Amino acid sequence: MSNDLGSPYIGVKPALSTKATAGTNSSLVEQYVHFGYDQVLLSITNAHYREKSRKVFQKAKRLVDITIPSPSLTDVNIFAGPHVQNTIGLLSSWIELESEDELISEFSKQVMIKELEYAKFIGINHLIMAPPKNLIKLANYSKSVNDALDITQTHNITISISLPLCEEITEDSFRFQPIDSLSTWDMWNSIRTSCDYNQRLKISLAIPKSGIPINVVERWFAEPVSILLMSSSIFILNNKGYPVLSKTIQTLLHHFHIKKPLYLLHGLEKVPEEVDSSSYMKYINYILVRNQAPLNIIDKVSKNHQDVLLPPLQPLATNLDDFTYSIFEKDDVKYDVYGKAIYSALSDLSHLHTINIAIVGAGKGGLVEQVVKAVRKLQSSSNISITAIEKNTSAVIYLQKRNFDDWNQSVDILNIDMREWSPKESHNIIVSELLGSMGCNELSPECLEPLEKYLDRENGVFIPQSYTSFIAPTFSPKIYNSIRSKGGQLNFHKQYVVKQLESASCSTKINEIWSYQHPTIKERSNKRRTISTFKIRHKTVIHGISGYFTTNLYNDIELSIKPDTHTENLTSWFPLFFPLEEPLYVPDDTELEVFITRESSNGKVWYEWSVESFMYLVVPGDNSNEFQIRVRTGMSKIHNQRGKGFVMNLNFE
Ligand SMILES: C[S@@+](CC[C@H](N)C(=O)[O-])C[C@H]1O[C@@H](n2cnc3c(N)ncnc32)[C@H](O)[C@@H]1O
Repeated sequence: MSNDLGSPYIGVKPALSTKATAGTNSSLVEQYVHFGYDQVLLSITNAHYREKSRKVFQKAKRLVDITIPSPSLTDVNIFAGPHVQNTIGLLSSWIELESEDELISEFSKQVMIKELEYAKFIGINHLIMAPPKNLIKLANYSKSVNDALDITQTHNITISISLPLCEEITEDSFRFQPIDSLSTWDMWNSIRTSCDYNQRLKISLAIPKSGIPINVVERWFAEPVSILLMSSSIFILNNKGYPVLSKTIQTLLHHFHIKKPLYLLHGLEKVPEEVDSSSYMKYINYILVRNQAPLNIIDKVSKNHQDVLLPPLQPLATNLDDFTYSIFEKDDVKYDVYGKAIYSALSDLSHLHTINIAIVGAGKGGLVEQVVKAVRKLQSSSNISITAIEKNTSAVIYLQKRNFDDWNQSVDILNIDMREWSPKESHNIIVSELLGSMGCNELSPECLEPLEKYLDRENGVFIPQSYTSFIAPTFSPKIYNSIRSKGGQLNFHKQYVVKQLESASCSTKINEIWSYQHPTIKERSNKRRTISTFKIRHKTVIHGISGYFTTNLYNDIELSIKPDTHTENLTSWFPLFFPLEEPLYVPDDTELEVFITRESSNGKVWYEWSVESFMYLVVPGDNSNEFQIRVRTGMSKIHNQRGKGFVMNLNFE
């Protein structure tokens, strides 16, 4: 039985016998693959090589003296051959790349280079590297990782640093000093930043037995974790003697499964004799295939679009094609909720003798259909007129066909720009869907404003009546890297529509920034500007700002893509992302100010954005008083100044 995500990839680190040779290891890998494992982890070199290198080190007195020999036949654990595609290489952990002693550092670097050269020769494509022993002094270690990435570039080898998910929480750790649950993430972030976000640098994350803070899991989820390291010691034996995992670890595996990591089992040689070691692999398969919940509708629809950057649509400046309209039409939820709002508004106006309804920006008629249905359902005695307005000439042909086939020619279809419409009579219901992921980013305010004069002020309503934009600072190294790989800094001055998977919100709050109402209550320009403040509790990196919207269609009938109030199964909109050209690192307890504006000039509308971070310091004052000062700790440039990267056009292109 399979599920939406398929079977897990499972790997194993065998305990090699003292008689193991590269030759016997080739058959060992083949045997494990035959048992059903996808990958086998083997050290590149063995204990002979360690001993040989140690002797050279002991003889060397000065930096210039040391030359580590290349491994020979008896020093390696892996030969070239077809089994290498199922082999992950482990670089020696007995070296100290982080050492500040020049001789040790040089020795370690030479061993690493010898192993990398051999890994390249045999065709290994994934290597695991041990972490530094010191969390604080990372410069030497980061330089070695950078060198390793450089040396393996020609062979496109992934280098995965093994790291614990967090420092282990023991009773003692609490007693002496507070545990920083993000310390290992912080170390990783420092190394990855030094290596300039190299896309071949990944993480092999070791899952602890217990004490897994949820914010730390969310942080790692957004990182390039290629392997989950699972020691046999994190399993417990149930009363039938089978290994099982705690609920917390099961939830973690279910959560990570969509990232398709390799689940790498190790320490199986230590399990009690009566336990069949293959039951660990079978159990992981069981929980990730049989017990994995199916994807929800939104994840299913976006399965192939997760973290893919899409340019925002410009339905005013360009003409959408049939394919794009057909994607809109797949979202029954949007049309159902609109249908409810239209019916409710129509019922409230049913005492009128005449009811004029317009659908502006009718597209291929999804909302016209909802209006026709509502009118039929209401069976009102009023005279009801329906007008559909659409500027896309090709879509109008489709509307004409539907009018003939489905609506009994009851709809007046006008092929014009709605801003040029001048009806003879006032209208009671004006329905539109000109909303982007931030609400106002498909120019709904500018399109609807000229129509307000045709709304019957006493008995008239716009659907939607209002829409509100929200923002949240976001951690997403993956999106940052995707934008970088497009080449050119201007790409950081555009906004993107992205269904975010590997990202995490940096604050618990999502802030409202501005709203539009139709008809407007008091004359106001469509420009907006705001400074929005967020408390950031845990250290993180801000890669950009995510934008969302909610809309009030009629009375309390709403649609929302704001994560905490998201309309169930609504798939028409993914969030907007405003990137930062330089990621901004912020420590614990930071206050972040996001400055965002909606500007317009010369027939163009655009957003500009920037961020600033602050910390509060407690400083001693007079008379043993203390007071707090707010210190600016970081800031970004203003992005998309005067629309240099991306504008929304008010005119047809
Ligand atoms: C997001 S689509 C919605 C289509 C349809 N109402 C639906 O929900 O299936 C917006 C539509 O508005 C049209 N549109 C945008 N601005 C317009 C304008 N100023 N005048 C007329 N049509 C416009 C676009 O061509 C597009 O068909």
